[in-house]
This record gives sequence, structure tokens and C-alpha cells, in this order.
Amino acid sequence: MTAPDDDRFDWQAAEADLTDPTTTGGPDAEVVDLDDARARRAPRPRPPADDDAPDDADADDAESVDDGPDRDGGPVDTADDIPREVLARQRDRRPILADWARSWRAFRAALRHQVKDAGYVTAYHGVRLPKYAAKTAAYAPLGLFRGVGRALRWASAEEGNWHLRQAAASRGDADTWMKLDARRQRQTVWRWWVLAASAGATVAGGIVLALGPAWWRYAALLALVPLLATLGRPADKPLTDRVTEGTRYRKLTADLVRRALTSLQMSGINSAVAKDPKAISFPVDIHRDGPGHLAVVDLPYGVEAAEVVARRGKLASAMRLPLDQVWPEPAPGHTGRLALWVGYEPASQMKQPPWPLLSAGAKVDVFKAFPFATTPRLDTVAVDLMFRNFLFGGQPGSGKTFALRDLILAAALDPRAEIRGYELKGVGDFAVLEPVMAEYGNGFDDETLARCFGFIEWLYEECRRRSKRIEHYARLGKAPENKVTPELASLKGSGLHPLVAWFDELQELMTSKYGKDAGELLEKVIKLGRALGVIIMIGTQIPDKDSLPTGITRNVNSRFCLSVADQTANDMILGTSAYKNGYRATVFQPVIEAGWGILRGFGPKASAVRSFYVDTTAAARIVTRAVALRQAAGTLPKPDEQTREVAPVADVLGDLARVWPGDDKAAWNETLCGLLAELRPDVYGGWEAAQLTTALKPHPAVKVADVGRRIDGKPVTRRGIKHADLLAAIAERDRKRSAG
Ligand SMILES: Nc1ncnc2c1ncn2[C@@H]1O[C@H](COP(=O)(O)OP(=O)(O)OP(=O)(O)O)[C@@H](O)[C@H]1O
Repeated sequence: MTAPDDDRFDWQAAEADLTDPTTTGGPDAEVVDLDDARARRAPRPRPPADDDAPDDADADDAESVDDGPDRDGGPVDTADDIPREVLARQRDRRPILADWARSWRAFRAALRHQVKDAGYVTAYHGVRLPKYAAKTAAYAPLGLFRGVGRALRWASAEEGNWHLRQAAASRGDADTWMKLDARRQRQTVWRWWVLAASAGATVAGGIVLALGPAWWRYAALLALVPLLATLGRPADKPLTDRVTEGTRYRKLTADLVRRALTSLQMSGINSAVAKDPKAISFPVDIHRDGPGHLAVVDLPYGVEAAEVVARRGKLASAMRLPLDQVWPEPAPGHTGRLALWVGYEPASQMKQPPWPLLSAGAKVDVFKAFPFATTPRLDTVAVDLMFRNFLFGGQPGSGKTFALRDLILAAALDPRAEIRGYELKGVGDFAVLEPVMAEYGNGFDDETLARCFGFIEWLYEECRRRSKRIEHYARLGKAPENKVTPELASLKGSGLHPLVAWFDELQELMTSKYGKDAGELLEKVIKLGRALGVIIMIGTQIPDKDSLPTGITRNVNSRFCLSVADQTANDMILGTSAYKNGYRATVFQPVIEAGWGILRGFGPKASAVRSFYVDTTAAARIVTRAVALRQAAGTLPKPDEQTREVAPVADVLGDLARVWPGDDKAAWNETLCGLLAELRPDVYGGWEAAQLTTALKPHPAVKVADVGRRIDGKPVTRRGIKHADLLAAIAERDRKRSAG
């Protein structure tokens, strides 16, 4: 196969570089494809006999060999049945502008890098100026003599055919010598004229300079002296010191990438490259991309990009670069395509831009994406909150609390979102958000854990209430997908506003006495709540199966794995096989690389990102804005009133008395359910006769029995209750209450 960039890459050099003569039998050896050679020798199948054709069977015998030109095989099916628009989509067009010039961010990054580089070089030479001046002064007079000498030699044209004349002289060939010298003389005549004219011009220039203003002379000196010094300096002693490129930045070249890839000790790559140096190809030129260079590489057939990603450490070693400067990723197209991005500098030294939500006036709509993190190229990565559950995991100092806080700060900027949560470490990282939270707990004492557990129980009930509400609105045609819509979330009194429930250091609850029940309930909440506007966010330090039930990890759809110690923790957070597929948060160091992690669940693949760093002072500024937004919207929680709003517990007896149909002595359960649902759709919506029977069980005075009626003159019997029984049960309950 021909590599698509044949004309852009020096394959000869690459072959010389990469083909190992010891393994390939020397550069001149020819590699023979045995199958091919055998096929060539084998007799070709004869065409079907043609009745009219002369019988030439005798012309061939067992020894005959067809020495006609090789056929490469029969024609294969042409691809003319592929629709035109599919082909058009598949055609990769080169962008008109280079990547760095197309995006303002990339342009700025490239410009910043160039300016920084130029500044460095200027400062470097600036401090050495006195040394350069001294060297120039010493070499310039020498340069003047050398210059004059060279001009005279040139004018005499002695060097031109000196060797030929010498040879003629030693042969005693006077005729040739004379001819050669005549030629030299012809040359020398016009050269002396040029030299004389130049000398005249120099004298005239000198007079002009002497008569002109002083700065002319200085300018002429400034231009001339360095030139003369360059002429006068010894060949191995440049006037200026070398600005060592060193490890500042290693420009990504095809050679470097190929060498790095072949150093990974991956047999798939090495054996393919040994057979065919073009086995690694570059479908797109290596180009500038943000603050670094991007190489898109097609790996040899059968090698997956994930296998290379998993060897990021070896790749960085092969490039002699720090680990956080080398970012390999699977690239779109096919599984063998790798996108290798190498930054100008290590990511840990790159300055992250400030969080866009810090700017005054920034608002958030939880249904829409907002900036959450940056990639190694400093591209912004956005996340949305609605219909998502989040799991953030990492070891101490990995930055998960700060990352989680970013999400909650963003939620605070949507005044519709109700925020409740517990930090079970007891440090108070989230205390800054207290004014906008309807419920907040901080600590790992039993009381806080009990409240946190009570909150999870409430969440479960809330999910049930919300599912009834959704059902009700779906019936009205306002929830076409049986999911909360932006309209329902904004509708006051719908009870379907976004509810953010967060838990930091959840392992404290999961390993406490509440752990088992809390785990089961939370799993149900995660499953139920997604469509109902309940957004669960979990932060945990120890992602093992005791601290984080697998039922929860399995059902979470948005994951951020910050620095973790091992593969198990990595896969608990990112999902099974994440480590194997090259998504390894173990490469990040806690504290030093705080905030770096692998984000999964947004877009087709996981990617390494760093959450925006927002310190507590900046967070307080956001909270002030969030308070103002909530005041305006009337959704600011009242201080010291952290109650969970629970729809009044249904009083079935009271409600039945209220909806009882007229003077009927008895009524069918079926009829009563319909009337109850009208009264309180969120409680009774969807109830059926049997459900009412169950709800009445705690009241033995109300007996559910057959109730007969005449419908269209015909007797019909269904389950129902008597009005007298209902009144008796209410009287009995009231008596008990007043006695108690
Ligand atoms: N995105 C970030 N960029 C830069 N520094 C960060 C970032 N996130 C966090 N940090 C730094 O890392 C430190 C630790 O962060 P954080 O408290 O969130 O870690 P943690 O994983 O929650 O640790 P622990 O489990 O001990 O609470 C913070 O004090 C902060 O200075």
C-alpha cells in the first residue's frame, strides 16, 4: 500500500534510518514473497474451451510454463453501489487554513509561544552584548585585511584555472598554457574594472558619510563592522553564543515519532516496520495544534492506538520528554489511528486560563454545557448536568473536592436548581456554598451520617413523588419522553425542578452502619432519578467495592478519575477495562498534578483533562452572584431552615371523605381512585383498586367488599367500601389521636 503522504516525507532517509541490515539481510538484499513467487511459477488455469477454437490441448504439456505477464487477480466488485453522499462524507478535505490559524485560541497560543521564545532569545543575547562588542572590535580589522585580500585575488582571477595552467606547465605544453592564461587575462580585465568602480563608490560613500550628519556614520559603522568581524573571525568561533535548544522543546518530526513508536517494544509495530518501513504512515501532515504539535499516525495493520496509549511512559522516554508533555490518544477514523500531541512544555508548567464562569454575568443552564476543564492543549471541555450522575474519584490531594465543587458552583448559577449535599470529611470545603444550599451537612460524626442517610431515604421518596408528577404531566402531553423538560424544570410548583444531591467522601457513609441500606437506596435513586431531574454527584477517596457498591458505579454515566494508586481503583471509577484500553489515571501524581484526571461519559471517548482551579475566594464571588440570581427568582433557601420539603403524607381516610361521591352509601374502589387522583395527582395518580385496598389495610374498620350497582339496568359487582365504615374509621382514628 502506498502511504498517503509519500510526497511529503523523506522515505529514503527513513528507510536508511529504520531498516536494520542485520535483520533484513542487508540493504541490497531482496525480500522475496514466497507465495507470490510460487504463484508465478504455477501453471495458469486455462480459459474454458471454445468449441470453434482449434483444439490446442496438445500445445500444452505438463512441462509447459506460461511466461505471459502476471495478472494481479480478477477484478473485484467495484464500489459503485456506495451512495454518492456517503463517499462525499468519507472524503477528507484538507482545511484551507492551518489548524493554528483557524482557531483564535490556537492562534493566540502559537503567538504566545513565539513571543515567549523571541523574548528568551533577546534576553539571552542582551546580557552577552558587551562580550559580542569586544569580539566584533577584535575581528573587524582582521576582516578588513581579509576582505581586501580576497577582492584582489578575485580581480586577478588567478584561482580560476590555476590547476589547469600548472598541469600544462608541468607537461611542457606551452600552447595550452598560453591559451589558458589568455583566458585568465580576459577575465581579469573586467574584474579590475568592477573593483576600481567599487573602490570609487566606497571613496564617494566615505565622502558622503564624512559630510553627512553624524548618525549616518554610526549607522554605517553598525552595519559594516559586524560584517567585517564575521569575515575576520575564525571559522569555528561564531560572534554570538549558541542559544541551546536543549530540552526546551523537541519539534515533532515524522522521524522522531517513528523512532519513538519502534522503541515501544511492540512486536506488532516492529515486525511490520522491519518488513515495510511505510507501515507507520501519517495521513495528515504533522502540524501545529494549540501550544504544541499534533501527529496523526496510522499504526501498522492490526495494532490498536489504545496499545500505544497504554505505553505513554515508554513513548515519553523514547522522545526524551517529561511525561506530561506527551499526550497520545486514540484518534477518530479507525482503531489503529493515533493522535499524538506533544506540547511546547510540560502540562504542569502551562498556565490554565481562568474559569469562564468567574466572569461577571456568567449564568448556567443545567440543560446546557458549561466549561468544566481544559485539555493538555488548553482547549475547554464542557459538561452538562441534566440527566447525569457523576462519580469523582481520586486519592487524597488529587483534586476531586475542588472538581466536585466546580460542578456545584455551576449548578448554583442556575437559580432553578435546588442543591443539597453532605461532605463527610468535615473540612468545610463546601461551606462557601451554604447560602445557596437547601441542605448542607459537614462531618463524619454519627449525627451527620444519620442525617445523610435520612437524606438518601428522602431522595428515594422524592424520586417516587417525581415519577408520579412526570406521569401526570406526560398524560397532559407536557413530558413527551417521560423526562423532565426545560419547561417543566422552570414551571413553578411542578415539583420537577433540577435537584442536585452531592456527597463528598461517600466512603464514610458506605463503611458506617448505614452503609448497606444507603448503598441500596442510592443505587435505586441513581437509576430512577436521572430522568426525573435528580442529579447525583459522588466524590470518593477509596473506590473499592466496600466503599462504593458496584451497583452505584455501574449505573453512573459521567465519571472523572483523578490520580489513583492502582488499576483496581482506576477501573472502579472509569469502568471495567478502562485501564487496559489505555485510560490510566495512575499516570497523574497527586498534589503536583492536582486537578488532572480522565473524564469519561462526555463525547465518544475518555480524555485527559484538568478541572478549572477555583479557590475559595473566587468561589465566594460566584456564590454572591448565585445568591442575587436566586433572590431575583425567589429560589433562595431560607437560612436556618434546612427542611426537606415533603409533600404532605397522604391521609387516605381524610381524602376519601373529601372526595366521596354525594350521598352514595357505598362506592367502588375504582371510582374512588379516580376521584383521589384528581385531588392529588402526585400522590394518587395511577392508583388502582387493589392499591386502595392495601392502603386501607391499617384501618380494619373499613372493610373492602363486593358492592353491587346497576349499570344500564344490569347488576354489576365490584370491590368497594361503605361510607359508614369510612366515617367509623375516621372517628376511631380521631379518638386514638386525642387519647395519645
Ligand atoms: N484543578 C486544579 N488545578 C490546580 N490545583 C488544584 C486543582 N484542583 C485542586 N488543586 C489543588 O490540590 C489541592 C487538593 O485538592 P482537593 O482538596 O480537591 O483534593 P482531594 O482529592 O479532595 O483530597 P482529599 O481527599 O485529601 O480531600 C487543593 O488544595 C488545590 O490547591
